Amino acid sequence: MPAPAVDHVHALPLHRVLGRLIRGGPLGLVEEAGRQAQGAVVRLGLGPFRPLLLTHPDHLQHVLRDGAENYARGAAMWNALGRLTGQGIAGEGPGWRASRDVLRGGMSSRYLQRTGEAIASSVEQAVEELAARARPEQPEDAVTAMTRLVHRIISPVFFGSRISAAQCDRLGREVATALDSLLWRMAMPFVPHGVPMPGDRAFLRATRTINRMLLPAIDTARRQGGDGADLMSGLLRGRGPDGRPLTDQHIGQDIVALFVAGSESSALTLTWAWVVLARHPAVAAGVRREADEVLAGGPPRPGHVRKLVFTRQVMAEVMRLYSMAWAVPRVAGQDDTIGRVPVPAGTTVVLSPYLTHRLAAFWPDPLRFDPGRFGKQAVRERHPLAYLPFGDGAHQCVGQAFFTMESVLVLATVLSRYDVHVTGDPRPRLAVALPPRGRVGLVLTPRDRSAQKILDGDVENPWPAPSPG
Ligand code: HEM
Repeated sequence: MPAPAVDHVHALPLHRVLGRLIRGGPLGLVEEAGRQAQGAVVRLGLGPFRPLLLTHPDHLQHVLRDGAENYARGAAMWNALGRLTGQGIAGEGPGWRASRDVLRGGMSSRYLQRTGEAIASSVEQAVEELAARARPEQPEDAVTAMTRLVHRIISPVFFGSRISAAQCDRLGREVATALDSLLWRMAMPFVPHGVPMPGDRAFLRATRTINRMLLPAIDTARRQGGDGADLMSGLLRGRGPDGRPLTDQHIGQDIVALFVAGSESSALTLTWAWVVLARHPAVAAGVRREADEVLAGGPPRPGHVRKLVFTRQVMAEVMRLYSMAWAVPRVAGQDDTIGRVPVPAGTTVVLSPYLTHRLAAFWPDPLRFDPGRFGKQAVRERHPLAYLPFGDGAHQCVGQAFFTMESVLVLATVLSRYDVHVTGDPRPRLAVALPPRGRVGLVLTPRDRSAQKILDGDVENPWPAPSPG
């Protein structure tokens, strides 16, 4: 679809923003803005803050690829986050470049080939721990269960054996607390840092605990020679823009940034995968069939990922509909034009993969779950920026290959061994990512090979037809 010919921006003034907020909540507001604009540029009237919402793939291509040098991070929201994640991988400029070089290499396909066996073995252990907890008499909260599972798998990748599983859980909790306590500052970025705000104390407490846990681990890694394959060792070998080693503070904040970027998004995406499979038993049956063929009753292996073609398509479709990156902000450095809309220097543009993934012109019947959309031919024929759950351009996710391996092996391992029961009525809720509204329960029982049962649930369809207008 060509970019819509917009001579003027599609405005969503404050009174309509509020009306939609009341009717559909924050996510309803975002969804309706996207539905009405269908790819046109939308100016959101949020009081003094009037960002442009971009969803059309041509516009995303302009911001993330063709004109990327004009669109840095640095949106006010990032300044608040910078108190937690620093100016390394979560920032811009030379500090970001130094971290990015290390982390991209540290999570590259070559690295995954070398460490794939260890990752697959972590997946198997994490799945068995999950099954031991998610029992019929006491369904596990799916988000908690998937968070724990993700921590088991990322902990050796981030820290080697320097941080125990329990410490990794604690670290994850403290990072989540620190992040939550920044929400006020992210929502009101114009308030100076010196002015006290709700959440400040919780933030300080959490960051102190995080430092108490991470700094000794960094010290241990340094004394061990810093030559491990884990990311913390990789960062110890990194060099800053001045050619000197990265400081402990830089490394610690990068690790926190990795948690922020990689832990919750992975856990929530896996949670939605179980919900979706419970709603689509035929798809679940297809994943199990493939797992039986490829794993053949054995443990997961890294080489299986390439062969689990349908499972990868299912995960891709889960990430289309439940794209954790619902808002990716950038700031225009100089005056520009997007479509035919003038973008003065200093304007915040908010890209929304979540909404781009719902544009009917690129995704016919967009709310229908259909892994077939990710067949080779269909992918080739689609606009390259119509699908970007991991972002695109200079800041594209460094954890993409890792998450693909992790998620595909988790689905295949669970379904080859267990029947899964999902309870709850989950619809996504707008937060930093998209957690389910309300509790989702998860029960795993050893697979009943005599029955047809695979995955069942008492979830309701969370995607009612969009309300007109
Ligand atoms: C479902 C899982 C994940 C999703 C949906 C996701 C999504 C994203 C997106 C959209 C971006 C781009 C942000 C931007 O352009 O500003 C990003 C960046 C990033 N992601 Fe992920 N991510 C996931 C998993 C992971 C994992 C597992 C890790 C690490 C182990 C990770 C580490 C990062 C880092 C470090 C960046 C920043 C890269 C940079 O700025 O250069 N992510 N991710």
